[in-house]
Amino acid sequence: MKFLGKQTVFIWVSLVILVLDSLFIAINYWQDKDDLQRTLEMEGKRLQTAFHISQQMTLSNMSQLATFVANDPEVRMLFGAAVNGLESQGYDYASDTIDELRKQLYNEVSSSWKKMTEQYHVRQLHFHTGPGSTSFLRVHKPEKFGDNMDNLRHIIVDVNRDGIPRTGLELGRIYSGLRGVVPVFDHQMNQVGALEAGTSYRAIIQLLSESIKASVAVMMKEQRVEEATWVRPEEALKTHCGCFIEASSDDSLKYLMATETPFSRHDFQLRTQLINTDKGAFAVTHFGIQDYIGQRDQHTEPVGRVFLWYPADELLNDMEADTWLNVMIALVGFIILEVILYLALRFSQRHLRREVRRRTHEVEQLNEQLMLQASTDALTGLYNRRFLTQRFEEEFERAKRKDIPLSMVILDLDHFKQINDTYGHSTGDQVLKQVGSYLKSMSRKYDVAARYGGEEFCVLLPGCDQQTALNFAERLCTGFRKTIAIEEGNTRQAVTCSVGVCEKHYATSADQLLSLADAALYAAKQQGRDRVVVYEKRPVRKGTKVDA
Ligand SMILES: Nc1nc2c(ncn2[C@@H]2O[C@H](COP(=O)(O)OP(=O)(O)OP(=O)(O)O)[C@@H](O)[C@H]2O)c(=O)[nH]1
Repeated sequence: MKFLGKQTVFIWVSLVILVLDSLFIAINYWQDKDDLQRTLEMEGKRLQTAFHISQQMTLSNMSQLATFVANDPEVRMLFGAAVNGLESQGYDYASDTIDELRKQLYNEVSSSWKKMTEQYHVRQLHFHTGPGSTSFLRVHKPEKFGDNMDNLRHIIVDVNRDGIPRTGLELGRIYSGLRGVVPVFDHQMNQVGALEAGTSYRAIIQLLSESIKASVAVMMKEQRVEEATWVRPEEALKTHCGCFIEASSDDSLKYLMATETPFSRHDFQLRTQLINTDKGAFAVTHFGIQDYIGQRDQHTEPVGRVFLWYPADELLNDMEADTWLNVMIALVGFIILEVILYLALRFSQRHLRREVRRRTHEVEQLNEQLMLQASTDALTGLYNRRFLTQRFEEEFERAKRKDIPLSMVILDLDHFKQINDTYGHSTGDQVLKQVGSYLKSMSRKYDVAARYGGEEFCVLLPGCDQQTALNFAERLCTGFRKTIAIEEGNTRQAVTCSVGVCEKHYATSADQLLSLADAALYAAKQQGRDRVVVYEKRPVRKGTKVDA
């Protein structure tokens, strides 16, 4: 507890530093996380744009290839003849004449078709007659024709209606197609039908992936797929997002699909998230895609969704390294601040202790001075009456207890009033000062020389019996007249004193001893002054015992 008490400041300040340090780490961590998420989102936007551009270019290619074939004069002539024949024969797609024209048309385009599949990944080249959409020639599957596709090929229906070329994504009976559709005109520039060049996501997914530099997967809504396709896609392609996998550039999609992705089946907004899988972390961007009919009729519900992803372990490692760096900085900062704090506290404590010692010493000195002032007579520098009374009582009790001698010598200046009157009060003061110095010089270390009042002085002599005290008093009295004097020019007037002496065994109290010494002094005055009288039942003149 004592240790805690002393170190309280250190502990509290350390705690504050620790809290601030932790805040520093937490804020930096959240900021790094925020920065990472922002970077991912920007990258996600870039990927989405790249995907749309690539898809648009594919559609544009399909449209150009369809235009190229549809503008071939031989194609226009053969298809025109076929359509006119159909009109005149009552739309018998299987008649010999029509079959012959179909074969010729096939032969005309088959060389271009080969090139288209190899170089441009075209999967469908399909002539349709209008109104609406009836298959005339599937170059990719020439044996199948004559079926009505009004409910499926909306682009064809629209192009056959107004003759304006169109592109778009459409769900097909086998797979979804990215189609470019153009009108076909005969030599009289009458529109006789429409030509569709199309590809699938499966055919171009690798190219897409390479061009946008990320893995790609396109998924179509389960319900729309079921409505459109002849053959339901295998169950394995079904995902918990409520979609079938239309095409995927990468195997790692299965790891993504195995996790609880944060993209709900109803969310088609552009979102980018970090997802941890068994094969590491991936940055995944997700958004909805719309088909031709959805775009045309402005449906809110997309037809499917696109996933774009790339490995993000490196990004996470960088962030982790940043976090550790911040932890290290905070730790080093904490240690440095702790050392500074410790040294500062030590220094200030030492300074404080020194200051306390200095102040205590000053106070002690002041107390000593005050004690001295309280016990000293200001004029003579001797002890004052209060101090004498206190010490006298203590010494008397001690002497009585230990049965050791104690004597009191009381001394009064002779005719001091006359000195004052003759030489002035300040000369009187000078005389009193001389007496003070004289008594100090005559006293032993343990004697108590005091000014009792006015021109009256006492010397308490512990351990002195009557004879010793008498000898001392006589030495004092004789020396007094030689030492204390008023000097004016060549004249010197000696000052004398009368002395009373009494030893302790005549008294029962300090007060009484003082009274008896005073009685002896009185006797000395009575007997003519400048002498010593010792109390012995009766005060006597120097060496002579008299009654008090
Ligand atoms: N200068 C000075 N005079 C003092 C002081 N204290 C007392 N006195 C004077 O000391 C004088 C004492 O006079 P008295 O009591 O008549 O005694 P005395 O004249 O010495 O006569 P005896 O004692 O009978 O020899 C008075 O005039 C006081 O005013 C002091 O501190 N300074």
